[in-house]
Amino acid sequence: MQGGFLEKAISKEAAERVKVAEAGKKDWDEATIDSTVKILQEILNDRNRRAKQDLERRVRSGTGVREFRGRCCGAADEPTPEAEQDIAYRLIEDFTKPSALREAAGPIMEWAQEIFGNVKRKGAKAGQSMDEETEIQVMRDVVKECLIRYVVKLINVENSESFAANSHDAGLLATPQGYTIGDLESLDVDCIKGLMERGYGIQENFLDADKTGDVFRELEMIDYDGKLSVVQQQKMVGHRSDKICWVNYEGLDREKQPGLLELFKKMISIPFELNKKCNLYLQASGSFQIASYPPQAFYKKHLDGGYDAKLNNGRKVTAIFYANKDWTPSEGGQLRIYKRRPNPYQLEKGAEEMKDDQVEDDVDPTAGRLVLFRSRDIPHEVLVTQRKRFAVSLWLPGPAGPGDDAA
Ligand SMILES: O=C(O)CCC(=O)C(=O)O
Ligand SMILES: [Fe+2]
Repeated sequence: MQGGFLEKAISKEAAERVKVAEAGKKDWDEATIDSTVKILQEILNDRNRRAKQDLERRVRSGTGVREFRGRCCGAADEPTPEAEQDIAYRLIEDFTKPSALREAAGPIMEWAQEIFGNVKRKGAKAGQSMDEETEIQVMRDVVKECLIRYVVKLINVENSESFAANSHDAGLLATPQGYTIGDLESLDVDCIKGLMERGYGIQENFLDADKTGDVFRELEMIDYDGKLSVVQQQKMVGHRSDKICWVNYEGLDREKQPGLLELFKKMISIPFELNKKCNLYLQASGSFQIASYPPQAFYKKHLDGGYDAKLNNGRKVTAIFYANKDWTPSEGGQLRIYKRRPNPYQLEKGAEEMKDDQVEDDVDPTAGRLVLFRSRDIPHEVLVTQRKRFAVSLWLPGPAGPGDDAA
């Protein structure tokens, strides 16, 4: 372990406190581990706990893709009693306490050092060198990313093990037995059947008109308050031009956001209901994306997930709710759904490979409408909208395989 690496990966003040191993020495003595744990804690809590919020979003949504750069407008600083009951919250606290970080310190820092070495080598090859300040920033970012990914991995392993053990407190898995808030009868038979067979289902009046009206006004307020921001990277490549933020149930204002409160509660129940009725092995999620598409905005054709290592971000089902009153087709902004791509499990069962994607449906983002689709199988896009358009999305993670061979 190179001493310089660690020292540069943290703030100057912290560096002074840290006595790291000699350059080149790979041994992890107690003192080095102690100081490393301090650094990791500092990174988790830095800048109003940004890294911890990032970690939470990835755990809840089962994804670590770049799209998750949006500003989170809902994170509470101190845990509420509900948060303490929450399994994701408990797992994150468990895996980031000092004793857990002690175990993880070695692998994380060695991983980070390797990545940083590669970054530097690539830069040198291209004739670029970093100044001291940039180098420190890059190291910090690399350590942070490795820390988050490592903890997400540990949590996922824990979660699937408790599921395999058939535990009722099965980590983040949406076990219907564990759901006590409602009756798990929010989805129509046709919507579920559509999701299972052609890969998508649509349901009208998922929320009644009054509550949907509340949702619309609350979304307008979030937008008006400047809480939404563009996904810079994706805007730069011309892939999408909406503005987003991430909000979770605990982050809602009970007085001022009754519509979203009702909507989130109902959407959170979706994986529990689907697991009860179709064995998709979905995980629970409480991390919502709120998106606003200003006039002329769009989101080009894409998949929300995938099967191979590169594309598999954990997402299995996408759920989107719209609150836009009296939408007419001439206003554009449709969710264009392409025909389901036969996945590896269907191909194994003899399904035919599809050469080109074919348009299957253009869905107006009409108030009260819920759309569910298979994140790994359904290519989709948002057509250019002429009028401001809101969407509330929830991604339900789940393993590839179970329920995927249905046709
Ligand atoms: O807003 C929609 O209808 C779809 C948005 C979308 O595809 C996404 O956010 O991944
Ligand atoms: Fe999408």
